[in-house]
Amino acid sequence: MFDSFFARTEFAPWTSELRSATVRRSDPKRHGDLAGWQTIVEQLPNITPSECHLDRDTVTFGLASDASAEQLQLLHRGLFALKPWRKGPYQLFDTFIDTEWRSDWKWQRVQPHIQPLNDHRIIDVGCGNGYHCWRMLGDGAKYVLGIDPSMRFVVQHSAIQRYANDPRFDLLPLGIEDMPNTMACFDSVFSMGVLYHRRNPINHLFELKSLMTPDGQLILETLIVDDAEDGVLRPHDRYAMMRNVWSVMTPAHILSLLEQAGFRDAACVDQTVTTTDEQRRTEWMQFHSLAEFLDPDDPSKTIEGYPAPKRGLFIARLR
Ligand SMILES: Nc1ncnc2c1ncn2[C@@H]1O[C@H](C[S@+](CC[C@H]([NH3+])C(=O)[O-])CC(=O)[O-])[C@@H](O)[C@H]1O
Repeated sequence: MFDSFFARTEFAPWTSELRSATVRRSDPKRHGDLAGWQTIVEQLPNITPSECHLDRDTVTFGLASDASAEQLQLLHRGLFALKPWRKGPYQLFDTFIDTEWRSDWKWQRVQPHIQPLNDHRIIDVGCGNGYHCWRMLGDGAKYVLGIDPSMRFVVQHSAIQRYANDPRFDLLPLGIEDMPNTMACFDSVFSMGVLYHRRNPINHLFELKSLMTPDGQLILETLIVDDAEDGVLRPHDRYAMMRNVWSVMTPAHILSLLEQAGFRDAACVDQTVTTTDEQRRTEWMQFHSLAEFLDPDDPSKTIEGYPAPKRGLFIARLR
C-alpha cells in the first residue's frame, strides 16, 4: 500500500525510521475494521479515467461514460461503504461524494495568501483523506506527502488513488510525532486543523519547522478565539463535542508562539467563523455535525458554552 513512497530515493535517509512507524501504525491488530476496508478497495471496479481535474473545487476523476452501468453501481456502493467521508468534495465517474466539509472553501481562503506552489515538494500534516493535497498538485506542486494517523482516511485515499494512479502523491498513516526531526526537505509545510489537537503547541511548531527547507513556507490553520485569559482557552472537557481539543488560542498568542519557535514574517491572513454550510451532515457523513455542536439558543456559542468555532490562517517563513 505504501511502496511508492518507500521507492523514492530522495527520502532514503529516513526510509527505515518511517517504514517502522508505518508498519506499526497500520498493524491490522490495532484496527479491527482495516481488513474489511481494504477488501472494499480491492473489489472496486477497474476503470480508467479519461480525464482528471485537480484544479476544480470538486476534485474530479473520470466521466460517467468511462464505465459500464454495472461498474458505476459497484463503484458507488464501494465508496459509500467507506463512509464517513469528511473532507472533499470529490467526483469519481458518476459518483459525487458530498463530504461533511466544504474543504474547497478552506482552499479558497488559503490559495490567495501563499507563495505559488509550482515545483514545490510539500508535506501536509493531518491531511485527512488528502483533499487539499490534490488541490496542491492542481496548483503545480511537484510532489505531496500527506500524513494522517487515521487509517480510515488512508484507506479512502487508496480508493481514490486506485483511479488517480498519481505518483506525485503519497499518504502515510503517520502522526507528526512519527516524523524524523532531521527531514528538512519540504518547500511548503501545511498544518491545517492539527495544532489544537496537540498537547504542546510550541512543540508542534518546532516539529513543523524541522520539516522545512531554509526558504520554505509554513501554512498553519487552526481554531482561534478572540479573547482568552493569557491568550489560551483550555476546554475543560469537550469543545464543540470534540474530546481531544487541548487549547484554542488568540491570533496574537499564536503569532507570539511562532516567533518564539524561530519563524519570521508571521502573519494571520484570514479569520473565518465556520458556518453550518461549510461543515454539515450529508448522506456521506451521517453522524452529528456542526449544527448539533452549537448551542441551539445561541449559535455564537458551542454546546459547552465556548465561543463557536472560528479558524485562523497563519503564514510564516524561516528567513
Ligand atoms: N498527531 C497528529 N499528527 C498528524 N495528524 C493528526 C494528528 N492528530 C490528529 N491528526 C489528524 O488531523 C486531522 C484534523 S482535521 C483537518 C484535516 C485537513 N487538514 C483540513 O484542514 O481539512 C480537523 C478539522 O476538521 O479541521 C484529522 O484527519 C486527524 O486524523
